[in-house]
Amino acid sequence: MSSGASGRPDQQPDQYKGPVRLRGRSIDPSTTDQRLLDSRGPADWVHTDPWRVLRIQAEFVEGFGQLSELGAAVGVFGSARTRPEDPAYAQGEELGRKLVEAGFAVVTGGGPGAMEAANKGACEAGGTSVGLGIELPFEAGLNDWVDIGINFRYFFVRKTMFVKYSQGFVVLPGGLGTLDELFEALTLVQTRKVTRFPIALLGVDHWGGLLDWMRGTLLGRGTISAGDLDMMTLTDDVDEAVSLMVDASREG
Ligand SMILES: C/C(=C\CNc1ncnc2c1ncn2[C@@H]1O[C@H](COP(=O)(O)O)[C@@H](O)[C@H]1O)CO
Repeated sequence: MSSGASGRPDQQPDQYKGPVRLRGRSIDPSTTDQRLLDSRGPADWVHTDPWRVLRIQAEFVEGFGQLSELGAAVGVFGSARTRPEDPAYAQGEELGRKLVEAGFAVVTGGGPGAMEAANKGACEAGGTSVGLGIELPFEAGLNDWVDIGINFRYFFVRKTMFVKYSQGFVVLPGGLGTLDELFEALTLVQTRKVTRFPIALLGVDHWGGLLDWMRGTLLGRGTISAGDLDMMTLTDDVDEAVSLMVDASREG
């Protein structure tokens, strides 16, 4: 109750809403709980950007909360379309297994194809097999070999998780999604947003032409530096890719 020395007449008791104190005509006759539970108004607000910001925040909170104690991890990218009979699938399994044997958790996009292969290898080797899935217009779901799975609505939140919790990347043959992930990693290193990421391209046949073009056209025209090409190691040898990750994690 307030009746201060300034002579303000008696009025209703002060109202507190968290850190806010309200008096007089500013007092709200309803409580926060009432407004939450009684509201039956239009639901347009769920489609507004401020509300989306909260969903985005929630996705970051879930991701950070789930992955913060993952330990050393390597991200594996590669085609969603790689069939189990494709030699790249067996290579993905071998990679997943050997990364686990080297002490890493394996983080993939959690989808089919090369992602499934790497998760399978990691899981069968008794390691931590992570899938960072993405909501897509068609139902895809996490593959059966993912032990820790998070399905993201937002691509950029998922990408943050890949980059934050992986100490390096191995890139199996892939298409547009794989190229997007590879070039994001390269750009982050080039712009020093992250200081070092070892990046192994597995599959000389698949990736050789891209590197030739980058060397010939991009470096030739001066749109990249020679050092930018040194960020990637091209190999067919799974052991070499794993050693690259191990050496970098010892140095780092
Ligand atoms: C195409 C099909 C399913 C797609 N499901 C995916 N689930 C999770 N992550 C995916 C999916 N598709 C692409 N990705 C990400 O991009 C990379 C592969 O893309 P690409 O275009 O196939 O090279 C991969 O590393 C994922 O992170 C049904 O077959």
